[in-house]
Amino acid sequence: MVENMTALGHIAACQKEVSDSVIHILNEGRMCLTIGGDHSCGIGTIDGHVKVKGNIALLWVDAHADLNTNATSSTGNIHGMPVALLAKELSDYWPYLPGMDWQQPRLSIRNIAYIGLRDIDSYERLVIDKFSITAFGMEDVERYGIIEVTNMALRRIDPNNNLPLHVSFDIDSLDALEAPSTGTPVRGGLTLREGIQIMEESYRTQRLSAVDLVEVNPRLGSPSDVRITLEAAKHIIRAASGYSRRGHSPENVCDLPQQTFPSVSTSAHNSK
Ligand SMILES: NC(=[NH2+])NCCC[C@H](N)C(=O)O
Repeated sequence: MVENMTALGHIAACQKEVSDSVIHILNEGRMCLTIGGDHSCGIGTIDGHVKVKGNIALLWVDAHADLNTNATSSTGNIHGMPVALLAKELSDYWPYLPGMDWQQPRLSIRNIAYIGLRDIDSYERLVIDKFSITAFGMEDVERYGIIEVTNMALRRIDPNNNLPLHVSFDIDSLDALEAPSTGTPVRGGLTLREGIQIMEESYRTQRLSAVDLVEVNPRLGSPSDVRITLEAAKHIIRAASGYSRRGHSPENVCDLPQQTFPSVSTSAHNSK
């Protein structure tokens, strides 16, 4: 048994299936949307994405860095560890993990960027600094604005603009007032509009090939909390699918339906 990793056996088996499903969908040339579940889902989705596309760029949109190992985590929750499991540079910091042989850390830290951070554990801070991980916290969003932050992040993780893009979106990146039904809410977060803008910018790259929307938990909070959180999640997913807030004209149509005025002989007015 591995110390300080709750439900490792269950998560390992489940994430193997998630990875296989992502591989199947991407191999059919489709974009892959995964709805969590907690953020341990990212272990499977990103593993599958990397297995199909090789090198990818990853935007991790989250209040938390999810960068603990079992040796640094204060909770033992695996949803606080996925990025550390995925990063090549951190592979030596893990013990052997039974059931996880299918997953090799294949992603370079150079291709990972965070947006929305505001609740970072001390060892996570150490890792971010030690490996110079691209990390935009809420203070950067305030300083530069979300569109600039998103584009700076994209340029850092994909300087040549040619990598397939994965956005792993934790609903707790949004302010707790915008998305209350989640396990580890943190105030002072992104507005829903900023979350939508991250997705719109990501979609605009034309290389967005996989999206995770995780940590929505309808068992938490009041019915109104649940409704607000689900609505927020739907807006994020719509933006990731190319929905534009400017609206969309109907396809292959360039005019409104023409309507003809009834001719005089058939009109009710003249028929008596
Ligand atoms: N996916 C999440 N909600 N992660 C929260 C992680 C919280 C804390 N840093 C931990 O490691 O347990």
